[in-house]
Amino acid sequence: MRTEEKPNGSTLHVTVMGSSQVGKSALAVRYLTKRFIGEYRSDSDMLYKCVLQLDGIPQPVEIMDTSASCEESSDAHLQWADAFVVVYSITDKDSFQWAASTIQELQERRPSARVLLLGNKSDLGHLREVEEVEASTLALRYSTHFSELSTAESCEAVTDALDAYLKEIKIQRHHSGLSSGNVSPKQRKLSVTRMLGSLIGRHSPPPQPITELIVLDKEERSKLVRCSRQI
Ligand SMILES: Nc1nc2c(ncn2[C@@H]2O[C@H](COP(=O)(O)OP(=O)(O)OP(=O)(O)O)[C@@H](O)[C@H]2O)c(=O)[nH]1
Repeated sequence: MRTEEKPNGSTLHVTVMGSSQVGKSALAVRYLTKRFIGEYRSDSDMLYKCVLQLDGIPQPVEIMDTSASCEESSDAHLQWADAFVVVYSITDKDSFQWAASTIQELQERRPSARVLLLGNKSDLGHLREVEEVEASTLALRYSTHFSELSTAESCEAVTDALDAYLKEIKIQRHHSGLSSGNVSPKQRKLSVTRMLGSLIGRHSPPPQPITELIVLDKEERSKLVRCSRQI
């Protein structure tokens, strides 16, 4: 960021949701670091704080990568987010059913929130269990955005889908004057450097846009507890 550029407006809060093993962590890390992480396991929610360039304007963004092992979404989570990215795997019909019921729940509990439905793992077409038309029909029914993509194969597709979505959320929020709730997290010690080491490899350069990584364990999840170390 050039020194004269100031972050524009308040922070955009994005929650990435989806059932187990659909590629939520891979997607979030791909978007923020441009790298694909083959294996990454966690039973905690992760919160990434970063400043993204949207149309050349710095925009503070917080992305919560929810863990499928955590319990059902709390009200705090639903109120915290401005935007919801719901991920399923095209190779897993159950994950699509999970996505469909989550979108329905979001419509009931956060009717003004915009949702992005992503069908991940499009590189595994030979294992496909969810047809693209099923997902686009669902998206049409609930007026959500929809893309099929492969986090593994296309960084560009991930960037295009999420950039376009975040730009729209930003505009929508500007027009409606809406913003996410102010959930005030408390501080907790954690080796962020070590966490990122497990994400991107110990000898890789640090990812540019992430300024802070926050781990939310099961007990503290609803309070959005944050760790204090800056990267
Ligand atoms: N072939 C393929 N595999 C992918 C893709 N995206 C993620 N994966 C793999 O899918 C598996 C699960 O990815 P994760 O990112 O850990 O999935 P998750 O949804 O965060 O999983 P939970 O931690 O269980 O909630 C890993 O083995 C990834 O390498 C993709 O686009 N194509």
